[in-house]
Amino acid sequence: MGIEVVVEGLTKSFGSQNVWQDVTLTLPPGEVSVMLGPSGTGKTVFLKSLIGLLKPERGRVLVDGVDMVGGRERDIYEARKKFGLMFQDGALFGSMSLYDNIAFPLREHTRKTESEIRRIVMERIETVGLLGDEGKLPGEISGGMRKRAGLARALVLDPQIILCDEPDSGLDPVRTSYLSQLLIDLNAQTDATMLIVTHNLEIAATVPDNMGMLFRRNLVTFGPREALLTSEEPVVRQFLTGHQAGPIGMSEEKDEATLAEEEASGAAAGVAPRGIVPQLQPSPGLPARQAVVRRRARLLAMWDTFPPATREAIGAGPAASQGGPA
Ligand SMILES: Nc1ncnc2c1ncn2[C@@H]1O[C@H](COP(=O)(O)OP(=O)(O)OP(=O)(O)O)[C@@H](O)[C@H]1O
Repeated sequence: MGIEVVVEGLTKSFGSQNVWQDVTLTLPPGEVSVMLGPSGTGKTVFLKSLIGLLKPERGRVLVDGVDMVGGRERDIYEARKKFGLMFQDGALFGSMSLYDNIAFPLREHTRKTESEIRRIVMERIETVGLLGDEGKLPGEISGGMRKRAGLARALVLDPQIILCDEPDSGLDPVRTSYLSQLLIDLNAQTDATMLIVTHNLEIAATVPDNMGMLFRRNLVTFGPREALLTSEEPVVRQFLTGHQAGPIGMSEEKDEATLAEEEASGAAAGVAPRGIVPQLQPSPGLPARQAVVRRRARLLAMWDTFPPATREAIGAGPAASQGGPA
């Protein structure tokens, strides 16, 4: 089963530039979460901080008892093996075949024999639908295939936590939809805890159990998908509907005068919340997602904290058909 990631009071700056401050959230074990936010709000910095590649100056990231920020380097190195990381561009070695790229973490971090490695690599290649392409170089395949190869490489060490940085960037809508299904199928097969950074509204609406959003150097919100999809919070509503009216401007934030003008004209008031759409289900033949049952118990325990629209969405949404809290 996936493991919980507890983030407490995380603050990160580069020199005098504060990226975000006091970020606190918990990625529930085995659930799929998405982190949203306009460009430059520090989503990639957040992912890198979770695995200890960047060091926030304050706060903790607890993974199985290890603090990825202030813990001992040896413990952090070991804990990092629990993570699988899929980078934006696939981050493949250009001179190696897909097979060798995907085998790389196994050769680097384990003492497995080449025949064991072959079994694992070919299994993962099949999972991401690249069977037959394993001999090709990254330069000989499409961007979407490179991403899937990057995902296969992230999976070879059987990670309990999978982090994906903009898995959809550069993909057409159809490929993005296949990738969304692949992520849900992967969760059903592995029960790993997953965090996906994306700008893609379809992924945001259909894939995760939970969503968070970074804006103006803060975590604006983190909670069940139903809470964000019905949110009245202007910045969340604007982002999830892709409207121009709202606090997000071309260069991250609009100034007060522009916001006041919009308010006076009523432009932002016309933007309705995104509304609930069904969450993707695992493909036929795959096991049910184990996280669904745990999530139901978790939401029930939080029931009194939800506004009516969220309760209704949870009750009427796919959680209900899977035995949700309504
Ligand atoms: N190693 C670094 N040194 C200095 N500044 C950095 C470093 N890495 C990131 N930054 C800065 O931190 C801020 C957040 O960057 P980050 O890449 O995390 O944003 P993002 O939300 O992932 O953006 P996008 O959605 O466009 O990918 C940016 O202003 C960036 O320039």
